[in-house]
Amino acid sequence: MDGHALNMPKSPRPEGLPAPRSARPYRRIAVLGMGSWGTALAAVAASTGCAVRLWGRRAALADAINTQHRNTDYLPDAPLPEGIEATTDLAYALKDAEAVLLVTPSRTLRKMCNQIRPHLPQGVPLVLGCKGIEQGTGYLLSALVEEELPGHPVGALSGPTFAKETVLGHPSAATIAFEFTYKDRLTPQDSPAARMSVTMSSAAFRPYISDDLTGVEIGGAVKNVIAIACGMMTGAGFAENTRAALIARGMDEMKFLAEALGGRRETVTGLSGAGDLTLTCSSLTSRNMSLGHQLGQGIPREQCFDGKKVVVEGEVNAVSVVDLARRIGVTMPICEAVHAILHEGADLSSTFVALWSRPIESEPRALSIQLDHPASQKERT
Ligand SMILES: NC(=O)C1=CN([C@@H]2O[C@H](COP(=O)(O)OP(=O)(O)OC[C@H]3O[C@@H](n4cnc5c(N)ncnc54)[C@H](OP(=O)(O)O)[C@@H]3O)[C@@H](O)[C@H]2O)C=CC1
Ligand SMILES: O=C(CO)COP(=O)(O)O
Repeated sequence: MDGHALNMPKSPRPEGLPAPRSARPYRRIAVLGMGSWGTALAAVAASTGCAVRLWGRRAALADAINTQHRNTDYLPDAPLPEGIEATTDLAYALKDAEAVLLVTPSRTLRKMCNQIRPHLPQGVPLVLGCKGIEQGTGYLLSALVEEELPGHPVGALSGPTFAKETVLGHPSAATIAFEFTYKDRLTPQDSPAARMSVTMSSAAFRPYISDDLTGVEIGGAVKNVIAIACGMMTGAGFAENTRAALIARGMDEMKFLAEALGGRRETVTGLSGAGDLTLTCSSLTSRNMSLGHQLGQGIPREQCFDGKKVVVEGEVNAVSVVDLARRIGVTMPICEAVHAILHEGADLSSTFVALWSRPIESEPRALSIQLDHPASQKERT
């Protein structure tokens, strides 16, 4: 058999056609972004036998990766496998690549697309490793990439995966989503979702395949905002009940946004939604949870992370998520609360008190019941 054995998802298929069983892995991979997640994904791909070119903008770090086989700045404790070549030359990184992983912070993605356009091999699949929604346009990152780089299949790899655990080979799972058609499903050798999944499948890294790119992307973008809320609450001294409530209600916000944009609710209950939400909202390893925690303890924003610049996607994405939700009429009270505290100077405790005293609603939302909350009525009288 050519490539790894592969069981495709059980989805309706025209009668009489054989189930696809195999897919050809990509063998030459470019990973753009030499930070923690780009390096971890490069390590996963290299561990399956791929030749990986890992691009970043700092020559000293590229040299350290090539000579010491460690990312000395971002993941100093993790030895990297053979097969990763770090470079600062974009044209070289992309030359002959069969698949490209985009793993710089979401706010740099449009610029990144412009930089890579002249060097991209024709039709090469582009896989998002970053998580977010673009500010201003409200575009999912896949839509941004499709606009800037037409003619390439665009997908996302997303799930509950801390880079520092993935790179050390702790068993991890993620979802690889591309929108694909029946035709794609029936020609597995050519489907980017299938090919990318076998490419990234190792003893420790287990990708699942999805065709709900919207649902997967919404999970990755919204979970970071909810993780900031969880961090704020724990930092402010609230306990586990509060965190669990935020996770469950945060998932409801995710579901509604995903569905309003054409994604599926069940995707939100999978790895890229519930899985990543649970991980990110449960550990101070998460930069999003950690930022919230420090703010909840009363540490001023500029002193968080000891004043170091750290990528916190939920901070910028609180703006884009809330803007998008307002534009399309989806109510996201937890994201609104985080947005108000981070970007409108709202007081943390009174914002959370107000969140808990909102009108009483039904669960699920579909029943559309709203009752005045006694606490908020008392405030009015
Ligand atoms: N870390 C994790 O566990 C996971 C992260 N992600 C997502 O991956 C994305 C990247 O995060 P992560 O790798 O963790 O972040 P890091 O902070 O570890 O690394 C960021 C990387 O992006 C580079 N970068 C920053 N700004 C620019 C720019 N303007 N142009 C080009 N490169 C730039 C940095 O380069 P330099 O060093 O030169 O500043 C660095 O290589 C985020 O969207 C994050 O949500 C997803 C899953 C897991
Ligand atoms: O996305 C992540 C894990 O899946 C990483 O989360 P943080 O960016 O909050 O560290």
